[in-house]
This record gives sequence, C-alpha cells and structure tokens, in this order.
Amino acid sequence: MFSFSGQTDFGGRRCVWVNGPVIVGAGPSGLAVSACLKEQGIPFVVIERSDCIASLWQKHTYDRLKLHLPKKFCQLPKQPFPEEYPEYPTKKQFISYLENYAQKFDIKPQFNECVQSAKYDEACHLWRVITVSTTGLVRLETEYICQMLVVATGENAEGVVPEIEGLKEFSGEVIHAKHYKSGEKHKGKKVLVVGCGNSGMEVSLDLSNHNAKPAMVVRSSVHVLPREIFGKSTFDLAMMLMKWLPLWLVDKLLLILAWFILGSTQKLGIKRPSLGPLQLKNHHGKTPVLDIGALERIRSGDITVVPGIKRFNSNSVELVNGDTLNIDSVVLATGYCSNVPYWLQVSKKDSISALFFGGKSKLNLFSETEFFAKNGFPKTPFPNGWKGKCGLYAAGFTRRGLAGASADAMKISQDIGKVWKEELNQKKQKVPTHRRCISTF
Ligand SMILES: Cc1cc2nc3c(=O)[nH]c(=O)nc-3n(C[C@H](O)[C@H](O)[C@H](O)COP(=O)(O)OP(=O)(O)OC[C@H]3O[C@@H](n4cnc5c(N)ncnc54)[C@H](O)[C@@H]3O)c2cc1C
Ligand SMILES: NC(=O)C1=CN([C@@H]2O[C@H](COP(=O)(O)OP(=O)(O)OC[C@H]3O[C@@H](n4cnc5c(N)ncnc54)[C@H](OP(=O)(O)O)[C@@H]3O)[C@@H](O)[C@H]2O)C=CC1
Ligand SMILES: O=C(O)C(=O)Cc1c[nH]c2ccccc12
Repeated sequence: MFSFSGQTDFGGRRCVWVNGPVIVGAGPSGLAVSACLKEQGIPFVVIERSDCIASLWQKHTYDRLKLHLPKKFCQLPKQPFPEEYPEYPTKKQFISYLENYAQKFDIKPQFNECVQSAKYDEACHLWRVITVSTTGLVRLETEYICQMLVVATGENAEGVVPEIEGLKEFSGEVIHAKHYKSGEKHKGKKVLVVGCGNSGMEVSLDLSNHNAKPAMVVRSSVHVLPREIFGKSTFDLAMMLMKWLPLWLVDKLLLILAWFILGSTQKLGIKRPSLGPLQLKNHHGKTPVLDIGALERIRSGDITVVPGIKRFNSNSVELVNGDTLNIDSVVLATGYCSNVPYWLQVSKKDSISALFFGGKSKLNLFSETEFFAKNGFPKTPFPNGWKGKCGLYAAGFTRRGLAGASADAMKISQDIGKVWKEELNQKKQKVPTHRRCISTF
C-alpha cells in the first residue's frame, strides 16, 4: 500500500495520491462500502458528481415516493433504521437515515466532481481516475491515483430517453420520470406516461391523485403484484417461500395470490409476461410492479391504459392500434441505465483487440471492459459480480435493490480489508513495498 498520500499539480491537472481505495458514487452503495471500510480503519476517497449524498433520492425522485420493500430489506450495514420508522419509510425519512449514516461514519465525499475516465495503468499497477469539477466556469481536472477502485455509480445513473418518431416536434412539455416531482401542476391536464414499471405506475397514480388525466403506455407486458398479501409484504413472503420451494413454484403461488387480490390485469389491458415475476427479475432484471393503488385507478377509469406509440405530432400521439390522443405533456417513465461504459476505459489489450475485431472510432466510449459488459453491468453473474481484477470492485449492480447493495458492500470491504492487512504485515516485516511509477502524465 502507498506510504504517502498527497497532491501535486501537473500542468493544470491536480494530482492526488490516494492511500486506500477510490469509491465512485456517494449513493447507498458507496456509503455502505465507506462505512464498512471506516470500521476497519481503512482510508478511502469517495467521489460524487452531485453536491450531496444519495443524489438519486434527493434530486431525481418524486415527492410522494416511499420505499416499496419493507425497511428491513433496505437498511445499510451496521446501522438499522430508527425503530419509530414505518414499515415503508418515506423518501424524506430514507434520506434523513442516509444523512445520519454518512455523519455517523464520518464519510465526507469529494462533491461536485464527475469521474470522466478511469483506467488501469499496467506499467505501474495503479488506477488513474480523472474527474472534472461540475461547478464553476473553469474546467478543473483532478487525477486520483490509487490501487483499488470501487464502482458505485448505480444501476440508475442515467435516465433512458427512447427515440420515438415525432417526439421532437411535440410542442408540450416532455420530461423523464427522474424530473417528475408532483402532479400538482398537471391538474386537469392530459398527460401521457410512457412506460409501466414502478415509475410509470406511481407517476400515473400521483397524477390521478392531483386530478390530472393520465394515459399510461403499456407496449408489452408486466407483472403487477400487490405490495402486501393478507397484511404481509409480498416481497417478504416471496423471500420466505424461496427458502423451501423452487423459484418457479414461488412464482406460481405469487400469481395465484395476485389474481385472488387484484383480479385479472389482462382485463385492464396489462398482459402478464410468460415467465414468472421472480424468474423474470432474476434472469432479465425486470422488476415486477408492487402495486400501491394504481390498478384500482385503472379499474375506475381514472388512469387509461393505452398500447405502444406509433408517433408524436405537435399536440397529439398516434398509437399502434390507430387511435390518436390529444395530450398536453409527456412523462417518460422509460427506465434507467448504468453509465460505467462512458468512463471506465478498456485496457490496452482490450482496445487493440477491439481495433482488429470491429472496433469503431468511438473506441473508448460505450465499450465493454473485461469486467463490465456493454450495458454497464458486471459480466459475471450473481453472486460473483462484485470483484474484478487489479483491485476493481462493483457495488450495487446485482439488480437486488438496497439489500443487494449492502451485501456487496460487506463482501467488498472484507476483501479490501484482507489485502490491506496483508500489505501492512509485509511493511512490518520490512519488505520494501514502495513502487516506482515511471509513466508520462
Ligand atoms: C425511484 C426509485 C425507487 C427505488 N426504490 C427502491 C426501494 O424501495 N428498495 C430498494 O431496495 N431499491 C430501490 N430502488 C433501487 C435503487 O437502485 C436503490 O435504492 C439505490 O439508490 C441504489 O444505490 P446506489 O448507490 O447503487 O446507486 P445510486 O443511488 O444511483 O447512487 C449512485 C451515485 O453515484 C453518482 N455518480 C454516478 N455517476 C458518477 C460519476 N461518473 N462520477 C461521480 N459520481 C457519479 C450519482 O450521482 C449517485 O449519487 C429504487 C430506484 C429508483 C429509481
Ligand atoms: N416505490 C419505489 O420503490 C419505486 C421503485 N422504482 C424502481 O426503480 C427502478 C426503475 O424503474 P422504472 O423507472 O419503472 O423503469 P423500468 O425499467 O422498470 O420500466 C421501464 C418501462 O418503460 C417502458 N418503455 C421503455 N421504452 C419504451 C418505449 N419506447 N415505448 C413504450 N414503453 C417503453 C418499458 O416497457 P418494456 O417492458 O416493454 O420494455 C417499461 O415498462 C426499478 O428497479 C423500480 O423497481 C421505481 C419507482 C418507484
Ligand atoms: O430494484 C428495485 O426496485 C427494488 O426495489 C428491489 C427488488 C429486488 N428484487 C425485487 C423483486 C420484486 C420487487 C422489487 C425488488
């Protein structure tokens, strides 16, 4: 491990030598890794592009959001939720919990710095992480040099905006669900909600609560489950059943119970996928909707379900069934994606093979690395996708929500702890560990 830590200026770019890992992202995953490292006395640096922790929760979610899994599945390691918190904490409560968490473990991220590139320098066996400040007019670059890199930028780093014919000609407001706050300003307006995942359903419900007229696009199929079954969390019930029964059987039981409680969703224009809800989540990452009231509003006609979109016009939308709807605005609840392929760079070996085997001019952009696939998720399937080579780790990419992030954080911090202690012991035995890095900046 480095015996020094400090910063130098190299021609306008600040250069920071980091003793311990660099963690990219101060969301729940980055905070959880940080807390577990802090407990072991391991130093680290957290880099966050926003000006606060948990920016997804603080800046990119709607006012009425609540956790949709019971609190015991959403707490981070080493600090349970306050006892007085309800079973499904509100977004405000969750943020307050995270703020206290960061304070308790004395986690102080480098805010307003966006990681632009991270590359493993094979010459000196170190990661070079370049950030750009996200405030001020002057472009300030910093290079962090470290032995370990923890990627904690999230499965929901960027909103997906699909290309739909005519969308640019549409004259009303078009926003992604990550910018939707409340239905208040949409009162009396016709809003097209594109997408029927948890976001699409909950935005439609919120719009309906504010007396707007939402139409929700369901272009394929989705599983809708009640959030609770006979007063018990459906997720909790599923987790219990999974201890004894195969996944397909748990799915069958969930679907029978869902039909009993919610009735047929098909009759409301929402087809169910052929694969069961948990199998679909496990194999394709598609989260089932946990219904908190949208279905009832669909049944009552307050939310209209419409099929896929053909094209937009100036103030209307044409649907694949030939219908045309006049609309005032659009909310794209079309999902999220990881941004890792934009900044985690391929190694020299990878880029050379990409050049020979179909690499294009955007070589380092959007390309896969040995560890991360093109979609920005680790290639190795769960439960082994948390650790790569050369001190690379991924926290929060298991498609298992906050519980998955916490599990990753514990595994990663244990692994880093082992490496750290081994190197400390080597130092004590006076084995020289100082590495000389001869490389151009
Ligand atoms: C609306 C919504 C509700 C959800 N509700 C639940 C729930 O109830 N229960 C559950 O278990 N899961 C839920 N999830 C899943 C969600 O993924 C987790 O709640 C959690 O936020 C994941 O934490 P994370 O730290 O991995 O990612 P994030 O919370 O997305 O944090 C990543 C951080 O990295 C920063 N970052 C990204 N790129 C860079 C970069 N290049 N440089 C520097 N910083 C960067 C971001 O600004 C962000 O602060 C929900 C997701 C959404 C979108
Ligand atoms: N209360 C809570 O805790 C909440 C949790 N979340 C979580 O956040 C994560 C993201 O959820 P969400 O934002 O809903 O994203 P999802 O990826 O789950 O859903 C995206 C939706 O958009 C549809 N879609 C995408 N492109 C188009 C298009 N061109 N035309 C029509 N439809 C389109 C998809 O349809 P198709 O399936 O056909 O591709 C799908 O219905 C999930 O893990 C979710 O559980 C979200 C909201 C609330
Ligand atoms: O990713 C999410 O949105 C979650 O809330 C976590 C989650 C993990 N597995 C699930 C199965 C059903 C519903 C939610 C989840």
